[in-house]
Amino acid sequence: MTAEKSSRFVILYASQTGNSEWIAKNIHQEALERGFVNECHGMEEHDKVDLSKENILILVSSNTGDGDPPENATNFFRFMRKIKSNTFLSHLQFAILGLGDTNYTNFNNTAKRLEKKLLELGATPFYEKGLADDAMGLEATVDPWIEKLWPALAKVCVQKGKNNNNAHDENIVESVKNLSVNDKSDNNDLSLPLKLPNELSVDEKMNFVIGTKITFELSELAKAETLTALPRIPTVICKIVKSNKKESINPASLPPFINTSTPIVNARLDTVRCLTHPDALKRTIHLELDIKDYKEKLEFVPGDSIGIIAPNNKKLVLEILKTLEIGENEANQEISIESLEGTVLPSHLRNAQTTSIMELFRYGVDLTSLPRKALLRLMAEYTTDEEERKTLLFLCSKQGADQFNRLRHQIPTLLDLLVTFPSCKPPVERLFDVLPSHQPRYYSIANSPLVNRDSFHIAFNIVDYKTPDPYGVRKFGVCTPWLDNLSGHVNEWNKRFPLTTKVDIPIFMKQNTYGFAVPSDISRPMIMIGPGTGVAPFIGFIQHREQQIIAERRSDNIEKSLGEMWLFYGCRDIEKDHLYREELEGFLKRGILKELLVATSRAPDAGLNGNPKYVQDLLRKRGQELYELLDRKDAMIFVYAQGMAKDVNDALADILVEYGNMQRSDSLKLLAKWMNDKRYLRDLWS
Ligand SMILES: Cc1cc2nc3c(=O)[nH]c(=O)nc-3n(C[C@H](O)[C@H](O)[C@H](O)COP(=O)(O)O)c2cc1C
Repeated sequence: MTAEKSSRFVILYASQTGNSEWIAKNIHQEALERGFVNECHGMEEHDKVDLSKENILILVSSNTGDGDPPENATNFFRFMRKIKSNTFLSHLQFAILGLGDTNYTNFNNTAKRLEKKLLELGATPFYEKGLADDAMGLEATVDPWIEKLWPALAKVCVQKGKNNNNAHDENIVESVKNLSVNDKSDNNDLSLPLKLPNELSVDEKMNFVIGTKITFELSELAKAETLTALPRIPTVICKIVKSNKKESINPASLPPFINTSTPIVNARLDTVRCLTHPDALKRTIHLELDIKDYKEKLEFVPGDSIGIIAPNNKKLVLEILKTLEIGENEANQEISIESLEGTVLPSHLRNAQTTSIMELFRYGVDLTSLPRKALLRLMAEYTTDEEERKTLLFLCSKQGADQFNRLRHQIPTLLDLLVTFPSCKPPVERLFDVLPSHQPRYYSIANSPLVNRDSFHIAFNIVDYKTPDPYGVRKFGVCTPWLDNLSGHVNEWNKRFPLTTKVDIPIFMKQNTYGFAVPSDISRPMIMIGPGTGVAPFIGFIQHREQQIIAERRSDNIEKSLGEMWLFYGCRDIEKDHLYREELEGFLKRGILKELLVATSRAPDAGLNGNPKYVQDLLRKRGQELYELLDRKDAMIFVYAQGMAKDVNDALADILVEYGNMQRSDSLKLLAKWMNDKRYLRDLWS
C-alpha cells in the first residue's frame, strides 16, 4: 500500500439499465467539485484505464440475469479472469458499490465477484463495500455510502483547492426557514399549450389513468429546523440545439438514439390468444409475431428471448408535455441533444441527434419507474410555490425518508409528480439530465424453430394493477398494455384470433448466452420449473425435444433411451389460469412430458394437509424421485421464475439433504457447483 496519497482516481461502472452509470457519473461530478482529479468510464471502455498504473479505483456495479455482470462488463471480467498474478494490483486501493435486489438469490453477486477478484490480485479496500438493494430503495444505502466515501477518499487521494465545495455543502444542509425560490426568467420560451389530437390512434385510446396527486404526511417537515443529507443539485449536462429545418420529425420511424445489441426488425402481429379465463385475476396473452421476412437472419433456440421497443404511452407523454407547457410544434421540431462543455451525455442520449422532444419522451426516457431523489431535487429548483418547494426538498432529505418511501409506494409517474407540484416547471433539457433511460422489454420465446421458424411466440401478463392500500390507484405497465391495445384486447378464453390489420412491432433478438437451452442429448432428463408465465420457454423446450426425438428416431436404428422431462408449474386456479393446458396435456399424452405437476395456490385446500401451494412444495413432495433423477441420471434443472428462485433453491437443497444424506451447507455447495457446471440453470426475470 502506498503511504503517499494518490493524485487521482478512476471510477468504472457496470450497468445494464443505467442506475450504476447514473450513480458513477454523479460520484465523478461531485468528486470534481470537491477537488479530486478523477475519470469515469463504463467497463466496456476499461482499456482506457491502465490498472497497473492507477492507485485508486472505485467500482459501481449492478447485475443482470442470475447474478450475472451487465453486458457492458463482459470484457472487463474476461480481462480480469486472465490475470493470475496475486501481486498484479498490490499497488491499488479500491472501493465497491454494488446495486442489487434481494428478490434475487445471488444478491449483488457482481460486486462480490469483483471484490473477490481484486483481493486475489493483491488490491486492498480503502473503504468498505456498499451493497444497495432495489427492493428497499437503492438510495437507502447509496446516499450514506457516498456521504462517507468522501472522508475515506480524502485519506488516500489528494483533494485540491475547494473551489466549488461551498456550493456543494449548501446543498447538503438547507435551512427550512430560508428556502428561496429560483429566478425563472430564463424559462419563458414557451409555445402555445399542446392540444390533444382529436383522433387518437389505437395506441392512445387506452383508458390510461392520467396524473394522480401523491399524498404525504408533512408533520416531520413542520418540526424540522433544517433539512440534511440533501442530494446535490444534478449537474447541468444536456443542451437542446434546435435545427433550422422547418419539417417536423417523422414519427413513423424509430428514433436514432435507440441502441440495441442486435439489429431491430419489424415483426408483424399475426395471431393473438388469451390464455386465461375472463374471471382470472390476471389476463395473460399469447402473441405470435411473424418474422418470415427475416428468418434467415434470426436464428434462435428455445431459451432465447426478444426485446420489444415499446414507446411510453402517448397520452401520458402528451399530458406531460402539456404540463410542461411545450406546444405540439415545439415537441415535434427537429432537435439534437448536446452536452455542455466538460460534461458527458448519459449513454442513452449519445445519439440523440435529428430527433424531437416527442421522440425523446416516447422512446428515450423512463417516465414510469420509481423516481430518484435527484429528480425531486431538480424539481425543487424549478418550483415557484414555497410550500411545494419545501415539500420536494423534504422528500429528498434525511428527515423526509419515511415520506420518500410513502411516495415510492404510490409508484408515481413523472406526470403524477408534476400534477402534485403544479408550480414546478422544469426546462425539458434539465429533465433529460436526470430521467433514466427507457428500456426495451424482454420476453422469452415460447416456440421451437424446429416446429415453426416463421414466428416468435411470447406470453405475458397484462401489467394492470392497483397501488397498495390505502392508495388504490390503477397503474399500467408500458409494453404489455401497448401490445394488448395493438392486438385488440382479446379476452375470449383460449381462442386464436388471426390479426387482420397490419401492425408491425420493432423487436430484436437476445440470445441466451449462459446455457439455458435444451441439451442436444435426448437421453438427458430435464427438470423444468416455471410457475405462471415462467412456463413459456418450456413450451418451446418440450416442442424442441419432441422434434429432436423424431429426428433421432428417423436417422438412427438404435432406439436411444429418452431423458424424462418433468414440468413443475404453478397457477392460482386450475380452471382459470392454467396457461397452455391443452398443449401441456398433449405433450403428456404423447409421452414427451413424463410428469406435469401443477400447484394451485388459490385452491381451497392449498397449503393444508400436505397439499402443495407453490412449486417448491411440489418439488419437496416428489423429492425422492427428483433425487434419483439428479443422482443417477444426471438430470438438468431449469428454473424460469420471477421472485421465487430462493424458495426453489431451498427446496432443492432440502431434497439433497433428505435423500442424499448431506449436510445443509454441502447441499448448497453442490447446487452452486451445478450452477457453475451449467447443469442447474436459472433465468430470473424481473
Ligand atoms: C433482469 C434483471 C436481473 C437481475 N438480477 C439480479 C441478481 O441476480 N442479483 C441482484 O442482486 N440483483 C439483480 N438485479 C437487480 C439489479 O442489479 C438492480 O436493479 C440495479 O439497480 C440495476 O442497475 P443498472 O441499471 O445499473 O443495471 C436484476 C435486475 C434485472 C432487471
